[in-house]
Amino acid sequence: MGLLETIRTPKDLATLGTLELEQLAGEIRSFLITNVAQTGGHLGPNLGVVELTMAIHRIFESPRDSIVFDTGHQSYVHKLLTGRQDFSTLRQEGGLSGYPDRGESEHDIVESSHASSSLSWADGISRARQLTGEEDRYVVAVVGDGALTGGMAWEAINNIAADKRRRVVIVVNDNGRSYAPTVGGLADYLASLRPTIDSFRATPAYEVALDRWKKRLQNGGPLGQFTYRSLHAMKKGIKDWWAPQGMFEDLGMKYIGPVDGHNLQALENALTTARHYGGPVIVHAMTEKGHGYAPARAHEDDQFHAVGVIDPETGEPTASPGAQSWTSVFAEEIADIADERKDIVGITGAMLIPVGLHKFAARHPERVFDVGIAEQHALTSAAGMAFGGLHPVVAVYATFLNRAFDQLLMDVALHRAGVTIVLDRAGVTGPDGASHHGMWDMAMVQIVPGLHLAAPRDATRLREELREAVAIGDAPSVVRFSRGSVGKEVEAIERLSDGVDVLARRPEGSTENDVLIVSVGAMSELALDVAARLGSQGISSTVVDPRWVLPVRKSIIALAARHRLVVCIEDGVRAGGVGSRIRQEMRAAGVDTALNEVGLPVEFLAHGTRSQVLERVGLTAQQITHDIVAQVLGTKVPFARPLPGQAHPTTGSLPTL
Ligand SMILES: Cc1ncc(C[n+]2csc(CCOP(=O)(O)OP(=O)(O)O)c2C)c(N)n1
Ligand SMILES: CC(=O)[C@@H](O)[C@H](O)COP(=O)(O)O
Ligand SMILES: [Mg+2]
Repeated sequence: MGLLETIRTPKDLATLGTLELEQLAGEIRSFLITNVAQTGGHLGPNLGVVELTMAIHRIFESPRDSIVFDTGHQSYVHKLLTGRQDFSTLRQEGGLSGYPDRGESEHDIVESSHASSSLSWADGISRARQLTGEEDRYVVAVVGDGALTGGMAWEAINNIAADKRRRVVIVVNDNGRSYAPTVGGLADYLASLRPTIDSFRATPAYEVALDRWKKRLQNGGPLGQFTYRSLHAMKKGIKDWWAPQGMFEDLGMKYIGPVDGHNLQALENALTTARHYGGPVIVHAMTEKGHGYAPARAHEDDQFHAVGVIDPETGEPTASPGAQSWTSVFAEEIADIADERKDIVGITGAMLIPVGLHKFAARHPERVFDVGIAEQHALTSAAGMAFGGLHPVVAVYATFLNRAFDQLLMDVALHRAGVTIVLDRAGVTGPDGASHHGMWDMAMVQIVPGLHLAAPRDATRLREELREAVAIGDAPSVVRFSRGSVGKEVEAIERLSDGVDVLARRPEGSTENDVLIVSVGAMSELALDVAARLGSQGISSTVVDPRWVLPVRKSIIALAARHRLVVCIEDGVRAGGVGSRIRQEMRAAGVDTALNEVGLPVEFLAHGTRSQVLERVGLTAQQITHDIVAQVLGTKVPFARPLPGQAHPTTGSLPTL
């Protein structure tokens, strides 16, 4: 039995000696490599915080002290030390979450994977501790160098630093990268601190001694004052030259570090100093993503930020690459478009490769900007670029657009800026859980005046709609597509004059045209499956793909008027989604056909595979068909016109069609 199995709570760490702690770190590292290789997950980030997490749990007393992880993808070691050592179900339906989860442990606090929020959490928790007479309980926030490029982090630091009594310990986990090396002035600044700086400066005893010495010098007549001024100038010179005056210290935060983030003793010394300091303090730990695992260290792109199932020996994926991904289709097309148009520029929030701007960047490095984890800045900067005559393409995961809604509304749309926002990972994503599903974007953007929203159903339509989007120069255009492999090509049988594609029509000779199925984006195969199932039950249908779901095309409204029921199927929240918008437009046009919004519930959906989550919420052909049949045949809901030969459910008279 190894040491790791003996650790049931962080308290069990207290009895371990130096050699045992080293052994435990090694066991944890082996455990992570062996287990995450089997399930997939954030292997690199967690290998980088083994010693850091152990030291934090030895110096602070979770859950009495609150430990908050920024983004949360690096909390596997924390889970191992807090009683969760079965990683066989990691990120799987019903299994261990890949992020902190209050339902799993009292030691977990922040479940969201959206970066740069941990310091605001720490600010709030520490204010609460002050007001509830528990100011002696510490809040420890573990924040990455990448997350520190997000503006929220600095809003929080402003607030935390303002109150010297706050027992907030900000542990900067500085591995020099988000996925790729972190960009921006802060990153360079942090890196410049890498030369070893001793941490004794932060001890209160040092502060007291220094103050007493300063006063004596200043009061010691002309010689004393001359000596004080000379020494002060020398100290400033040294710091400005050798150890730049910490921006944190300028903000009023005590700074400790940089500390070797893989040296347990050094970490414990720094954290102990921070704990005794009794006020807001930054501990700057220098770590390495993928530390101790050669394949990760060698993987330059992202040092195994997130891996699928891999061979633990080599780090190579065990599964052969599947069908082409949506991201790769976008990556190729945007690079071609950039070749053709010099005004096209790309913007990423520290995710160049994950969002597919890497090919564009390789061909035109001067026209792709990585702004750090700063989606709000990305959108407004894009509005500025558009004002300057460029056409920016901002590529983000759909869920992260949530953070930049006001910038989309009031900087891009209000100024009618020709900015294209490409939302990857739109709809149910799966293993990253509730905060990662791209399920709010369509409901969110449908209230933005003038915005154009496209939801391509396959690779051909993605290429087509992306080109149509970048041709819109006087309004925001959004193109959204799913995570993973692009579906099969679905050809239209007809394209209507306003660009709507008809994918299936009622069977020849059929007299009734019951159901109009509006298929949004990647739902086309599902929609056609529903149509076929309905047909086998005597209910005919028309299936259309709007391609551009906003503004709502007139042909959709005209078709709705000629059907008994409209069913809009979308991979997004149904409340306020595309279906809701079509309903509003139908009503405005005086069309009172019944409409069902079929989509995702307004709920936080736990992790699983994409298909498991879709099944869980009933976004399957079987469930959708069942509901339509029950409705049409069971006449649960009166329709504009009943089936031929069937008495109108409310008037009783037989219809004439
Ligand atoms: C608002 C937001 N944008 C983008 C992401 C995607 N993302 C997940 S982890 C990560 C990099 C985080 O870098 P860092 O904070 O340095 O942590 P590390 O992975 O290096 O430990 C990014 C960009 C996110 N989680 N949240
Ligand atoms: C934590 C985070 O936001 C990302 O690392 C995310 O886990 C990646 O998701 P994909 O696997 O969809 O790229
Ligand atoms: Mg980092």
